[in-house]
Amino acid sequence: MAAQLLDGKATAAAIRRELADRVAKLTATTGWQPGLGTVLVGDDPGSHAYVAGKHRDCAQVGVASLRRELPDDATQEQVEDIVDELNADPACTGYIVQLPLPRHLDAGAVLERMDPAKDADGLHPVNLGRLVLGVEAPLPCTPRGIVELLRRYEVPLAGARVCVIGRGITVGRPLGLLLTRRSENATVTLCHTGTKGLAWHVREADIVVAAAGSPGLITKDMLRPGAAVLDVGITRTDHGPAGDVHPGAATVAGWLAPMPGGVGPMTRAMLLANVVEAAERNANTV
Ligand SMILES: Nc1nc2c(c(=O)[nH]1)N[C@@H](CN(C=O)c1ccc(C(=O)N[C@@H](CCC(=O)O)C(=O)O)cc1)CN2
Repeated sequence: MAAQLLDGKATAAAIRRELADRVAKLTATTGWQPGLGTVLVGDDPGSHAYVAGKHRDCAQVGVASLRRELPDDATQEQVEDIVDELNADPACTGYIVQLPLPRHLDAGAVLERMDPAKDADGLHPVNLGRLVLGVEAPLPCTPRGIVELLRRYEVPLAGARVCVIGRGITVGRPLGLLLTRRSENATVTLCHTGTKGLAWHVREADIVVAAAGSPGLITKDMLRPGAAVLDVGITRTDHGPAGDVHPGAATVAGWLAPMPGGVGPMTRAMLLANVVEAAERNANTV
């Protein structure tokens, strides 16, 4: 039997409608409009497409857009000047620095310079630290999107064995922290390029999250029948974007979040959720 689709596109559209109602209410009661800033450096086509998508989403839910762009050869100082400017701009509720930055830039220093209260991506060291401590903070968008997608499709998480493949800061590392909170109560194995016996770890899992950036890495023979499989990998190939999960996996999995149409749209929706929540928090503190 084919896997049930974890439809991130439809779920994200539903979340945007919910957020649009909240923004309308907030703007009507306070007269403020939340604003999302984006900092985009360089000419990576994927990054340009993602940032454009984020601003289309803003327009749909009534969030103002603040777009900042720099060329590929921008200096660390130029990027940090924009960070300082957005930190100080009252029209900017929250913002993101689109990753990856060009290799000559120090992404860690840029993220650290952001005001943690305006970190719409939950990637500032203070906010990642809060996640470790279990203190409320904006959550990284892709991990939050994965948990929200599983929740809305009622995929059981409590006690589930989850195998996450990939240890990057935008997905794998924070996802392990999120899923092991008491509210989720999953048991996580975090695999990476140094993992021995990857297939064994995958086969043990009730839920598999593939975020390695290695096309077709997860094949149907590696999966426990009925497992939920979420494809987060995107690799540009001559034949178009490829995910980490081989298409044949759909015949063994119980649920499947494909690429495209699964986790990616949820990432964008969770960014808006982080901005709207920050705006609501601000409204309640003045
Ligand atoms: N500052 C950040 N940088 C990056 C993040 C992030 O969360 N914050 N994540 C990714 C890129 N990303 C958002 O920024 C992102 C990636 C993919 C999608 C998406 O909708 N993907 C589509 C497929 C699109 C394609 O073909 O490329 C899908 O899965 O349906 C949205 C957002 C790295 N950088």
